[in-house]
Order: sequence, then structure tokens, then C-alpha cells
Amino acid sequence: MNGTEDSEYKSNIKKVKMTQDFKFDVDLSGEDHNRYSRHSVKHQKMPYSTLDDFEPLSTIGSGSYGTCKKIRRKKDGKIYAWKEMDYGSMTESEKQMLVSEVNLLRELKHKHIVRYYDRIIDRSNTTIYIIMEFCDGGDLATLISRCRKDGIYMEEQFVWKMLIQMTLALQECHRRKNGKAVLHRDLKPANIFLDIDKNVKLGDFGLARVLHHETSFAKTYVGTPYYMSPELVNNMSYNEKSDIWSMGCMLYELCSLHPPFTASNQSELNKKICMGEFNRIPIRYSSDLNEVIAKLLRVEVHRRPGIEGILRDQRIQRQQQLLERQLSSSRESESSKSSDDIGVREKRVEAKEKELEKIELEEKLKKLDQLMKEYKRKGSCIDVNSAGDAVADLSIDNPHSSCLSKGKKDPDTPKKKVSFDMYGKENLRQRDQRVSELLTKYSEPETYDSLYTQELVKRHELKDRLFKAKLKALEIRGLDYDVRPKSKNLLHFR
Ligand SMILES: Nc1ncnc2c1ncn2[C@@H]1O[C@H](COP(=O)(O)OP(=O)(O)OP(=O)(O)O)[C@@H](O)[C@H]1O
Repeated sequence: MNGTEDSEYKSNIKKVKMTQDFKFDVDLSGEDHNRYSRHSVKHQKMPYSTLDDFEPLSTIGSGSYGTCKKIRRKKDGKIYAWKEMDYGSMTESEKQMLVSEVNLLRELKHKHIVRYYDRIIDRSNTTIYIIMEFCDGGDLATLISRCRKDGIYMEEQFVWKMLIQMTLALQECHRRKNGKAVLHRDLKPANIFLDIDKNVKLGDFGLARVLHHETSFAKTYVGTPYYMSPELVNNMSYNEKSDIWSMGCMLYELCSLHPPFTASNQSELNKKICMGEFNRIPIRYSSDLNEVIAKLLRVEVHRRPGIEGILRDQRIQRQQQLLERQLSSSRESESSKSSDDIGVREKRVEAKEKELEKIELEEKLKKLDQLMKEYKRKGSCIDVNSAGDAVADLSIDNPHSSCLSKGKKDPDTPKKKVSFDMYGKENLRQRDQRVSELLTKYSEPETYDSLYTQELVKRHELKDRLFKAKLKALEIRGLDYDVRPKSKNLLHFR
């Protein structure tokens, strides 16, 4: 960062502080006066987290200015990562820049940007902990070195996906709502993280530019600036298009497994960057992809597209549609998988119910068998009360079924003799007797009107016929009746 840019950057930070209308959330030099974030004040007063709220699980790795750890939030077991940074050796202005940067990072909320959640300051050991989303898919630097080692190239579709998702992440930063662009300034494969589904999570936003700026950390920075744009080499100010150049370098490296410009020393590298000459990406990749990457690596800033220019490119739009289709079909297959699971469970329950139904029916059949045997042994008349539930259950429409069960409970109810022979003299005699009794009883106009009486008689006759039909069915086979409607009835009863 040169002198002009430095003062421009500091004045930008000042503006951000003023426009966002809040004091420093964090006072690294003294007491932490404001314990509530700007959001917290507006919505609900939520105190910041404390070290006690988290449990460190493992160290992920160490960078130029701190250590990154995988942590678990105690209250709900959620997994996060935090970056521990010692601010003890920073100057006051560096600390203020760091604080502004952290506050700014909290505003960046996008599905392709590593989410920053909170910060904890431990004054006893001058350490700031920046709590962020944990990315379990690793980073692109690791992926590239693994492919190089194994001698395998990445799928073209994966490279397009990286291109589109990185562009969307940068769009969020370059087109901030308050009109102020946030530049990454340190785009490199190690800062592009992946989630479990291999989606981009742009990370290390902004912190790098604070900490690489002439601080004690800068002295320990040993990375080679393969991704530095020609304008930076020429000491011109960093702008949105410089992020685009770095993205072009990374995409080139994803295809070729090495950066577009390599050299054994800085001045040679600078020359190559400014010449802007590089070999085509391996021939296995399409000319569409080759052309798009070449466009991002145009030396002249005005010829290099910005984010909107990239998103307008027909080739990219085609790939974006393809990616969206793929994502939605994988979402659909996920949801159909889960509905399949429901279907399987439903079938299992159904099978279980059928099994129970079968057991119950077998029990009823056994009872009926016994009944038949008893009937054969005793002759044509049996004691209905001894038939029990088997007959009662099978005679849903049986006008006597309720009497049967009542009869069982009520010892005063006289036992009735019923013949299984539908046309048996006993049954016919009883039926005729009941009908004539009813006709006599209800034909009196003063008791009920005649329509009602007729209806009642009809109903009684109908029920009587139904009962006899059922008895006949039982008699013919004893076992030979349709189990299906019965099983339905039994199911309802459960
Ligand atoms: N949010 C995160 N989720 C998972 N791993 C992370 C996360 N942030 C950083 N890491 C990993 O932690 C390690 C240390 O990261 P850190 O950013 O501190 O340093 P670096 O990027 O390796 O180096 P430098 O500081 O020079 O940029 C790296 O392996 C990195 O991939």
C-alpha cells in the first residue's frame, strides 16, 4: 500500500465510522465501554460472547498473524472457528484499523462469504478472538496442491462453479449498499474456503490489508505475490479490478495447477505480470473457459471487466443457468430422498398393521371354528351368548349384536336361542312374530303416524334380513368370508 492509498484508506475508514453512526464497538486500548453491538442496541440487547461460552476443539492451522482454531459453542454445541490475534505489539492506529475492519466484516452477510459472528477481547493477554463460520471443506490451496501431487486435473464444471460463486461473493463486496466498495486485497487460493458441498466461502476479508500494512506482522509475511495485479506492480492504487485480476490468477491455477506468472525472483515476476503473457490452460478445458479467464487477466485495467461485466458475459450466464439447474435438481433429489424415507416408513407401518389384522382375524377364525364345532356337537341350536365377540364383531349390522354384548354383561337378560339355518323354522317363526308384533303395535294412529311406523317396520325387516344373510354366510363356510372389509373395520376400531 503506497502513501496516497494509505491516507485514502484511513480517511475511508473514518467515513465508514461516521456514516455508520457508532463509536468503536471495541476499545482495544482501554475498557470495553460499549458492551453492545450497533445491531444489539437497535434490536435486542445481546451481550457479546465471552471466552467461557466456547470450548476450543482443535487447532486448524497458524497463519502470519495468529492461530485458527475449531471451537464449539457450549450452549448449543454449534461449531465455529476463531482466529486468535495478539494485538499487543500494534500501534494505536493499527488497533483502530483492526477494530473498524472487524466491525465492517460483521456487515458482510452472503452465502459465499465466510460469516463473521463476533469478537472476544482478552485484555489479560492482549488477544482478540474473531469468531466466524467454520468451513469444513478445506481451502483451494490445499485442493490444488493435492491435485498437483496426485497428477489429476479438476473437473471443468467445478472451475465454472468456483468462478461463478467467487464472482457473486465479490459482487456483494464491490456493490455495498452504502455505496462503499469493500476490497479483498489478498485474494489467493488459501483464502477461498469450501463448505461441505464444495461451495465457495470467501474468507480472510480485509484483515489481511490491515495487518499487512507496515505492521510488525508485515515483516513476517513471506508469501510470494503471484496474484498481484499489474497496477499494484506499477504502484498504482488498488481497486475493484485488482480483485478481478487475482480471481483470474486463481482460476488459471485451478485449471493448470500453477499460477499464470511464476518466477524465481520478484523483479522477474513483476516483468511477467506487466507483460501479461501466459500459456493457454490445459487443452482439456473448453475455449469458453480459456477465453473468460484470459479476459480477467487483461493487463489494462479499463479492458478488464468488473463484476457486472463478468455477470453479463453470455458464456458465464449459460454456466450460471446450468449450475442453478444442477443445484435445484440436487435439492429436489434430496427432498425426494427424504420423502422416500417417509414412504418407506409408511409402508413399514402399513405392513405391521396388516400383520396385526391377520393375527386378530386368525383369532376370530379360531373362535368361529370352536363355535361351529360346538354347533355340530349340540345340534342346530347354540347359545348365542357363548359365541361371544366372534359373532358380535362379525355382525356389524346385526341388530342383535348390541343385545349380545349387553346380554353378556346383564345377567338378567334372558338367553335367546338362534338357529344358524336361515330358513330354519325357528328363525322364520321368530322373524314373522317380531314383524307382526311391530305392525300391531305401531299401526295404532294415536301412537305413531303411519309413515313412521312403516319406516320402522321396513328398517326392522331389512336388519333382520341382513342378520340372516350373515348367519347364512357363516354357516356355509364358517371361514369363507371376505376378510378385506372386515380388516378395514378392525383397523378403524383400533
Ligand atoms: N473459517 C475457517 N474455517 C476453517 N478453516 C479455516 C478458517 N479460517 C482459516 N482456516 C484455516 O486455518 C488455517 C490458518 O488460517 P489463517 O488464515 O490464520 O492463515 P493462512 O491463511 O494459512 O495464512 P496467512 O495468514 O498468511 O494468510 C489455514 O489452514 C486455513 O485454511
